[in-house]
Amino acid sequence: MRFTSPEGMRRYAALVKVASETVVGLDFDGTLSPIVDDPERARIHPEAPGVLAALAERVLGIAVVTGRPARQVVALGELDELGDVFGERGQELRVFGQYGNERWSSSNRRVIGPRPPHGLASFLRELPGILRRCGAADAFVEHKGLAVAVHTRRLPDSEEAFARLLPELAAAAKRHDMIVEPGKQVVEIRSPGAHKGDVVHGLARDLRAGGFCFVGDDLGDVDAFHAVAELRETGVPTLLVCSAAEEDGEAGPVESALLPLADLVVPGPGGVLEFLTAFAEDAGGRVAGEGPRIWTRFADRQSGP
Ligand SMILES: O=P(O)(O)OC[C@H]1O[C@H](O[C@H]2O[C@H](CO)[C@@H](O)[C@H](O)[C@H]2O)[C@H](O)[C@@H](O)[C@@H]1O
Repeated sequence: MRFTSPEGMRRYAALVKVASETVVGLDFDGTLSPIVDDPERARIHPEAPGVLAALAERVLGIAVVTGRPARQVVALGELDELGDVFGERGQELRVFGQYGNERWSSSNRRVIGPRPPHGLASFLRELPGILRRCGAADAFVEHKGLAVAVHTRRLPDSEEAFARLLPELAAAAKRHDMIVEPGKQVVEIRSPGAHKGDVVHGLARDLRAGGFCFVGDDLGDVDAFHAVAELRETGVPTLLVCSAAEEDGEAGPVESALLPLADLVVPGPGGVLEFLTAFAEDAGGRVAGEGPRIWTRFADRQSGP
């Protein structure tokens, strides 16, 4: 765990002061859930429900903001059960699926979302031919209802297959009035319009957030990071946290897009939970004369500003 600059540390200290007015937005895959080869086998980190329940006592709101379908992330994240915990305390757990196209909350438990984009069915008819032409016939195709994702992770030449597929899928998506959303060894084809940045602005507006923290790990989170930076420009205390897995390497696309915006970099979902725990502790109150406890928690890795 490292703050990227002294300014990042000051932003953390300022956010702690407004924790009770702060909204925390959390990506799912790579942030709350460790990356695994098979997307259907992804599960929330076992410590996440407890950490989120404790954090909810300290902040204004918590939202999971994901590219996954909302119903699926509720299942993989055991968010129905966590929603019960929130509900017993009069809190609300919010989920925004498919980049904000779908929403679910622990208060009503229904997924609200649009119909599939009109180009999806015709795109799907083209897809097998594109995969064959790109030498990626065995790529895993994830049907998401409103979108489709082509995963290269389990192909023997994952990175090369991704590079071959991206332009072909982008061109085909355009022919069907859709866009591509590249991610970690995945290219998603979805409707244009909604993105995670809209979710951030909507949450800040609807909840009248006096602070905003977003934690993400992938290219789909860049819009959210930009939206949080825009909030910061209006004087709202903010913190941007990048969950960086070892597989991301030093100079991958995620690093070049997300890291320059991040205030804090943590090592994967375990690091995210360590950070959220420290934030909840600091938000719970300081010992007189002492700085935020995050400085001492990570003293071996970094000293205060
Ligand atoms: O916005 P997110 O919550 O990060 O969702 C983005 C995509 O995540 C999933 O794929 C990623 O995680 C898989 C499981 O760990 C991994 O196998 C894959 O390589 C990653 O790209 C999910 O399958 C996609 O539908 C989401 O759009």
